[in-house]
Amino acid sequence: MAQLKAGYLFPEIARIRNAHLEKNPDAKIISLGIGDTTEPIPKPITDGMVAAAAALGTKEGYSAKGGYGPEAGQMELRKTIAEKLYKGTPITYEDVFASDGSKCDISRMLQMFGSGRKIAVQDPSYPAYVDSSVIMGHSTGFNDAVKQYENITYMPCGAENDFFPDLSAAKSAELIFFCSPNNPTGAAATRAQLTELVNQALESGSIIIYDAAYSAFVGNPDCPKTIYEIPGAEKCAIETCSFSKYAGFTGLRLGWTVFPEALKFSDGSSVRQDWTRMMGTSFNGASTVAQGAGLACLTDAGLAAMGDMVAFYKENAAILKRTWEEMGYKVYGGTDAPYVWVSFEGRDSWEVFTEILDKTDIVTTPGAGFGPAGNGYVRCSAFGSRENINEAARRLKESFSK
Ligand SMILES: Cc1ncc(COP(=O)(O)O)c(CN[C@@H](CCC[C@H](N)C(=O)O)C(=O)O)c1O
Repeated sequence: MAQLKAGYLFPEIARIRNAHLEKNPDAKIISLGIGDTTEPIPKPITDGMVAAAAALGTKEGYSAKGGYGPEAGQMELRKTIAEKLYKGTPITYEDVFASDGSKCDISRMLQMFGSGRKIAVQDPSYPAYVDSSVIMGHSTGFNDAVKQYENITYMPCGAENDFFPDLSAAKSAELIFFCSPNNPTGAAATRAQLTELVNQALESGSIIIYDAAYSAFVGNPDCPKTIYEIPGAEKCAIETCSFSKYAGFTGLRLGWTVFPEALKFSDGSSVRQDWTRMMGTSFNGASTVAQGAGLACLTDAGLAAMGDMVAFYKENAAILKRTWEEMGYKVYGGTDAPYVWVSFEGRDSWEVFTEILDKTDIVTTPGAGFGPAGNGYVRCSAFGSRENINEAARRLKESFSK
């Protein structure tokens, strides 16, 4: 804990937002910062949630699902996730573990792998990867000169490499975090790029921790929605995903992580077996109500409702992307992801973040918060009401046009 250089990014953003509001009590703040869903959970899904909750009030309902559930999740949910989301891949329900969300699984995974592992991350990327790695003892200190934690390999992703990293730096990594569509850049990796990643991991014996939190936003047919579309991935990749951004479950808490049976450590022992032991020992299962809601997400009506929700946020992203482009900025992402990544040509991203907040009462997220290669960019989240997105576009055009 002592090695951590700053507060976790998102509570910092919330703190600055609240301080701004204190200073400007009449400000009508619009948040394009923390990627938190804003639209209500669709009825087909809340119906499932209500039914799961009501069942706990009946004798038969409670005896069926009221007590401590299986730590890997209810069998029906695991089977339905495998059937609906991993059709055509080698993944079976025994490989699927339901949880209270991806962020939580990421920390538990890093605990399971034991301290001192050599870890590689995309730079910039979701801060939980690096911060949880530091907390779990995978780093040996912070290098102020390059703003990087030691023993962690940062793979820069920028406009210069079309936001896909030079993977050779990760050849000696034991764990490679790879998020696609990437948070914060919004870049979705192609089949060819993911094949390169999988082949390198198979060759070097690295384990990929693939974060598919935004795969529902992928529209490009050449970009896989799961790493297991790539041959051999079941031998080298874990995949974590979540209902947070699919169905607005950021507060309800339901995710899952896939540990394929074929994934072995170099001594031949099963990674899935260790995860089973880890979840049995450190986790008491996702909530019964959340799992009931998750099942409702995977009905035809639930899947359609999630599709509509994702499409709504993608339209928000398109509005933001168009706005910044019309203002003369270079903009990335925002097509296969709910994040728009705006280039400010090498300016300090915290300065730009502050200027945007002061001039427009809009909260964004400074790119440097996601890693040193994020400096010079600002992330805008498309999670918001359409009214707020349109108002934000108006304010930005008014105050930030070049
Ligand atoms: C790539 C990726 N993987 C996992 C997650 C969290 O998934 P979970 O909700 O735990 O199933 C996220 C959520 N990130 C958001 C919410 C951040 C703020 C939240 N307090 C948090 O720390 O997760 C953001 O970048 O604005 C993500 O981007």
